[in-house]
Amino acid sequence: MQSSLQIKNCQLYRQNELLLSLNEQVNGGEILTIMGPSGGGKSSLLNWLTGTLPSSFKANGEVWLNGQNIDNTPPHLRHIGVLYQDALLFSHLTVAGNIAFAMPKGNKKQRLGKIEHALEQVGLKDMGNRHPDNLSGGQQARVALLRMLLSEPKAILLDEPFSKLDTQLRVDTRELVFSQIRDHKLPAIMVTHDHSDADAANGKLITLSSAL
Ligand SMILES: Nc1ncnc2c1ncn2[C@@H]1O[C@H](COP(=O)(O)OP(=O)(O)OP(=O)(O)O)[C@@H](O)[C@H]1O
Repeated sequence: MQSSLQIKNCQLYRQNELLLSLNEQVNGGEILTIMGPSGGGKSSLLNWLTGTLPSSFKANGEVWLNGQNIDNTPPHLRHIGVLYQDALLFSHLTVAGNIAFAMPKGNKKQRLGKIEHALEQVGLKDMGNRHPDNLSGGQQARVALLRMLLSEPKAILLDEPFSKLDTQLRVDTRELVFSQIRDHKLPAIMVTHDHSDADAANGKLITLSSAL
């Protein structure tokens, strides 16, 4: 079965004010881009999808992942991976420790092997024992990507994940993230303010109307 993330008749409110209405399906390997004014509710929509909407918001509608309704599934069991504009790595853990933290439990040697292989694939060979504070912004972004991917998510949300990277790094990191989404055939939703992100995603673009 093809993987998919479905938003069925979502209406998102903040203190009784309607922020947005959405009815969308994203299939595996596709990236849905959401743009729109600051304060329009984009990040809150992603919070709703992950089951972490603050209580000052209310939402109607349903979330379906791979044909299953997950409205009552707790956040940590939804298997939705998120990348933010900050890498949000744990500074007290090594690079490998950061990635291992999010991985399913299992054979230690196999897990380490997977981490080493993944690091090598993104140009971070032998960096597993480094600490995040000693990495460049671009390297940190790649570690955050690997931590998210190796957690084996069923869908991916991107909340302006490239906005802190400079131009070339932005293009390279974006290509890496998008190619992983396509290779793993995962449904993805990206929130961005940058039209070049939307162009590169090469999928459906939704522009929310102005915030009131
Ligand atoms: N925890 C919260 N409690 C109450 N209101 C909040 C909370 N977080 C955000 N808001 C408000 O809710 C509205 C929607 O915020 P949200 O962050 O979802 O918008 P956004 O479209 O992602 O904006 P941006 O493009 O600036 O990131 C804004 O008016 C914001 O100030």
